[in-house]
Amino acid sequence: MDFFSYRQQALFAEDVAASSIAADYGTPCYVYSRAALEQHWQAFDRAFGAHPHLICYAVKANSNIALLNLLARLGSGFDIVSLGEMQRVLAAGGRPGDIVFSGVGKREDEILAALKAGIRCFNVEVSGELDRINELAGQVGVLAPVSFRVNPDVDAKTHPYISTGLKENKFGIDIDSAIHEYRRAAAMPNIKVVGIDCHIGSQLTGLNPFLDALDRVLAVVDLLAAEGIKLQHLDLGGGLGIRYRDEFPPSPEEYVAALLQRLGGRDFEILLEPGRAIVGNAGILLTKVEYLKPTANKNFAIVDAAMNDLLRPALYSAWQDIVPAELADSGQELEWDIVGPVCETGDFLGKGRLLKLAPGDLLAVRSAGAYGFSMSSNYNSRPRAAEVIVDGNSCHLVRERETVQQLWAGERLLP
Ligand SMILES: Cc1ncc(COP(=O)(O)O)c(C=O)c1O
Ligand SMILES: N[C@@H](CCCC[NH3+])C(=O)O
Repeated sequence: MDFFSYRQQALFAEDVAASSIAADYGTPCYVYSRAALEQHWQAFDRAFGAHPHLICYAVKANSNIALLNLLARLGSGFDIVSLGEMQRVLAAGGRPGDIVFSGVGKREDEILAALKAGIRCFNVEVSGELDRINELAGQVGVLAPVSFRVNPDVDAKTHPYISTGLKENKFGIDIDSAIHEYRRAAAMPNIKVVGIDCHIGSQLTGLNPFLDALDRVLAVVDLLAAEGIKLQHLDLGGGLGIRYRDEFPPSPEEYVAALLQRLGGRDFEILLEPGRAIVGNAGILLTKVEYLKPTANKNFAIVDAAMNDLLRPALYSAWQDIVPAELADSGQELEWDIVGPVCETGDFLGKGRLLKLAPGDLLAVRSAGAYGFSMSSNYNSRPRAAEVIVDGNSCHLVRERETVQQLWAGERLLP
């Protein structure tokens, strides 16, 4: 299979047939490439050269433990947004000191657990969170490392549901109030101010919004320095886009070079939180055609994957490439709507795709490594798909397909 390529250009030498994966693990099945995953992470890491940096992979994009473990082995840090994600990272061998904790609504138990684990820092998103962390750190008897996520009011020019850096979005602290919050933090007994952070959105395909945000963050950093509040790191979040269709986002090398240039001589450690750009094009969703249903108006190909497995097309009208997973030359080329078995009209993986199809054919939905399995659900009581990692010419099951019994574990009848 050659579906795992950075920006869908380079090819990888994976040598495992889709039909053998389907026979061994069933479909639908998420298939990830170790080589692609590692190459994408290393592209960010190497782009910094000698400049101090830490690539904190955004766990929400794909939280499979084997995948997190491969990144931990490379030396990755991790950006988490919940206790569940922290526990996954620790189970995968991630170092607590390389974890940054983002998220708009951190609960007390989550903050306590992160303080006890000794994470690298909290990205504080709301004023009350600072007070809560200070109080809990006092109870535990530690100094809590804190960075503020500022909202720079920059238009990321992406889908409105995944744009996070505008004043009207719920994320981060208004950049104009940031100085006030830093002053408060600097005066608190159990807080250590270590950094500044922003994240303006996801699937950004141009450099300018990132650079505008950086300029605004740097203006705050300079004001803080003038007051004697010196920061150790600057975290620019994630958001670098990938090629799904005809987008040409900057490469990690271009992106990092532009950031470093904009930093001038400032020698802060830079943190990034990329998710999609590392794992998006390192994964596909393998699915089988169950039935063909040509009608007077449309041709439907009903496959065994559905919106519960891959929500992006239904949620954002996202376009993901769908290609035959093996060279099958059956039938006539027609336009097909590729739909799942779920009882929703929005349950489609792609519309109007020109394909030659026959029942039993295997299809690959490309660019499915990010926000694929991690956003999957059990809607319609469908067990979640298996996940496998292809490593050279071997294939490893890294998460079994759920059983139907697992779906109702914990449910109870009334007495
Ligand atoms: C705080 C934060 N960091 C990092 C990411 C990762 O974003 P992406 O997958 O677009 O790189 C997100 C998601 O948008 C996020 O909310
Ligand atoms: N889930 C989104 C990205 C959200 C990013 C999280 N802040 C997607 O599939 O594109």
